[in-house]
Amino acid sequence: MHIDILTLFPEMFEGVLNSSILKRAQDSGAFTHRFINFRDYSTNKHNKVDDYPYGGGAGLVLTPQPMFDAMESINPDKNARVLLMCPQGEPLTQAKAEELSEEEHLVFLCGHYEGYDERIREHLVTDEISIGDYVLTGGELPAMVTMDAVIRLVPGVLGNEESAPRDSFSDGLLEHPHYTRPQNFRGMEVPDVLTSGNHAKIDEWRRKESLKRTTLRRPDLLEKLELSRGEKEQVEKWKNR
Ligand SMILES: C[S@@+](CC[C@H](N)C(=O)[O-])C[C@H]1O[C@@H](n2cnc3c(N)ncnc32)[C@H](O)[C@@H]1O
Repeated sequence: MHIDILTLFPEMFEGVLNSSILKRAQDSGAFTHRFINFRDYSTNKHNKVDDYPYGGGAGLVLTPQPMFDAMESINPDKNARVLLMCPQGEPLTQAKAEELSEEEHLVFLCGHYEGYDERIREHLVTDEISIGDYVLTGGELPAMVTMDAVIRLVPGVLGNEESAPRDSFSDGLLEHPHYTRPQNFRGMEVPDVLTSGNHAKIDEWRRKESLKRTTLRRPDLLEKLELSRGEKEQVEKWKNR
């Protein structure tokens, strides 16, 4: 996968891309990336990239020219996904991250200030992504969040011990609780089933705990799931407690 990142602040990405699993993923060739500072493409004599909004109002708006020229310099082929970071966009979900992890070329557009000239949104972009219902100062953190969620799903990036398929949201549920050594910590015991060696029972316990956790914390997720009759009855009991 190749990722182009259009940003005014490439230095913000340093720590995230050069640490831990994302660093390892780059070293192994799972993805490459390039920064394009669209200020370098500004034809304004002071390299300005923003201007006052037509109609008045507070804040500055990113002008179309630097972004359009920067995109033309990349010249992405028609299959590239061009992702505009935007609080008004489609909420980032695990399903969206899975979809994007199958792409060969992603382009991130990171805004700043009051927002973008609408023509950027209308003519350069394939997807608008929001990382939540709150407003940040710029699109760099949302781009890093999206990149992290996507890259860890690229085949080969996670080792066996870090595998993604059981993570929360992958099967529509929150993940079950985890325990590790010691079996007894300050009098707090690990549930017996997990040390029983009975894998069928362990899977059953994990499914039930996932379902319980999802019912209690994120009942909205259950609406999209097909549950067995027994599971539905169990869910109703937890809800009515
Ligand atoms: C201050 S925000 C602009 C918000 C805009 N005026 C609005 O109300 O929708 C500046 C930039 O930060 C990024 N941004 C802020 N919050 C975001 C979020 N929740 N998800 C994705 N991008 C966000 C976008 O790139 C946005 O253009």
